[in-house]
Amino acid sequence: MSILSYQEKHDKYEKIFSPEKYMGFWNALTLDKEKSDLEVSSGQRTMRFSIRSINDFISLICRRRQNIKFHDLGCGPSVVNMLSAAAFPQITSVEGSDFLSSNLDYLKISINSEGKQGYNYTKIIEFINSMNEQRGHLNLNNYFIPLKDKCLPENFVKYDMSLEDIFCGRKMQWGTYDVVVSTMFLTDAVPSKGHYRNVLRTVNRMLKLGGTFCLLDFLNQSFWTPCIKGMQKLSAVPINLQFLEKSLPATGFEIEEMRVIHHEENKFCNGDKVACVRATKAKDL
Ligand SMILES: C[S@@+](CC[C@H](N)C(=O)[O-])C[C@H]1O[C@@H](n2cnc3c(N)ncnc32)[C@H](O)[C@@H]1O
Repeated sequence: MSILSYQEKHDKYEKIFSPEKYMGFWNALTLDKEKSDLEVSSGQRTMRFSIRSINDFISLICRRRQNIKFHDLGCGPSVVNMLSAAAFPQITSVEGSDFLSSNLDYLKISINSEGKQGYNYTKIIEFINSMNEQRGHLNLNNYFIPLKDKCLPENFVKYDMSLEDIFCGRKMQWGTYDVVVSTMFLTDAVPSKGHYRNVLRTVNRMLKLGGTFCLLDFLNQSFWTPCIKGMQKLSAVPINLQFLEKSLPATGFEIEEMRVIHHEENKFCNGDKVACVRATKAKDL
């Protein structure tokens, strides 16, 4: 099977990427063992690692701050990170962004229907709840209420990571975010390591001084096999830990914590590890 080059993939993405299939992939990989497709079940640990890391990260930040403005960069069609964030009373504004209108439309459907249309988040919510002692005020049925409150329709931003001006001229409130997260996304979204660093610079500009960035990404992957129509492979930028250890400080961040898990099998991407980094904006660039 051929691997689509970055440009081919970028130009065709809206046609080949299916939000429904991608979310089915989450279901299979994370929580629902019965529905789990054997072919991709090896990713289960990775998805759990992602949910748990983001939740731990948000818990930590919420112990230190109030009135938190939260952005999920490259959210895709998933409200997983946003659901986790919105359930914390300290987080008062939740945003998400991606370059595909179909993803953002799918997100809106999921939020407006409280997960009854689009993806059924029940299992994910159960998993998030099982990790968190602060959720006495919420139960499975009202998890979407704070999300709808904190995430207004204009909080979905369409933008393209690979461009210099990723927000495409949109008036951005630079320096106002307390938290930016980005999961399983950047190596897939940009054409080169140089572009990857540009995105880190953009995140630096978005954050307040002392604001926090949580980056979760695949290491050493050169292609990605998402649940897309036709199961084509898509090129990705291969990065390693040394790249992150150099690039984050060079773009104004201090690394606070780094966690890594290894893949047992590489069925859904060819990377061998997933890294999760918590970094603080230490200086303006
Ligand atoms: C693997 S999904 C990750 C989604 C989500 N963060 C998660 O953890 O499930 C990768 C996402 O990257 C987005 N993407 C790919 N290229 C992009 C680009 N140039 N700009 C913005 N988003 C892009 C796709 O639309 C897709 O939703």
